[in-house]
Amino acid sequence: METIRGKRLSLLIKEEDIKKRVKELGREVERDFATSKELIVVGLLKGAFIFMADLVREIKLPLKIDFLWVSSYGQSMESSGNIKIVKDIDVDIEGREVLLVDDILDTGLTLKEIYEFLRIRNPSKLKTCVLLDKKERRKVDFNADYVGFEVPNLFLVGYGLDWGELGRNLPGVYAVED
Ligand SMILES: O=P(O)(O)OC[C@H]1O[C@H](OP(=O)(O)OP(=O)(O)O)[C@H](O)[C@@H]1O
Ligand SMILES: Nc1nc2[nH]cnc2c(=O)[nH]1
Repeated sequence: METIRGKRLSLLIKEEDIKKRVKELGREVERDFATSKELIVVGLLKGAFIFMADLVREIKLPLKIDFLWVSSYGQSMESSGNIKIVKDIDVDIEGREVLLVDDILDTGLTLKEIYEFLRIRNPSKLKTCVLLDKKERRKVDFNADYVGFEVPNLFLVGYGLDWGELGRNLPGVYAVED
């Protein structure tokens, strides 16, 4: 039984199921970006680092990677919708085809703001991919183009997602039990 700080974790998505779904997402991205000469894959740190590492290895197209480090002000389990860019991407995306990758879409506040932050730089194509979508929590009108799994309204850890910075290294996705 996995625990973090004495709280029990219950397995929601097994490592093998993530692996299978990431492969499928890779095929979907390949199909939609088939004519791309050089795809730019942008991950949001920190949460996206594991998903992005697995996803890019399933996209058999010429691509470059970059990361945008964003943090939301405040330490609660809830996104505050007050986003700070800790580190911008280094690559110029004007006229380029871009795939924005994150671990989870929850209220939508983070991805909606970052999508707009990149869109105004005029990429020729900008799509979004998330492993997890907690649809019922959405506060703004935003959906990703590629979604791994729709998940219930539970606080999740593992596969890049943290609870107070712990748990990112768990190979599956777990719900923190009450
Ligand atoms: O849809 P939202 O409600 O905005 O929530 C989603 C965001 O929250 C998490 O990031 P977090 O701020 O926990 O930082 P992290 O990436 O370092 O884990 C996650 O990685 C998403 O970026
Ligand atoms: N770790 C973690 N971060 C989140 N950010 C938004 N939703 C979640 C969640 O369920 N778990």
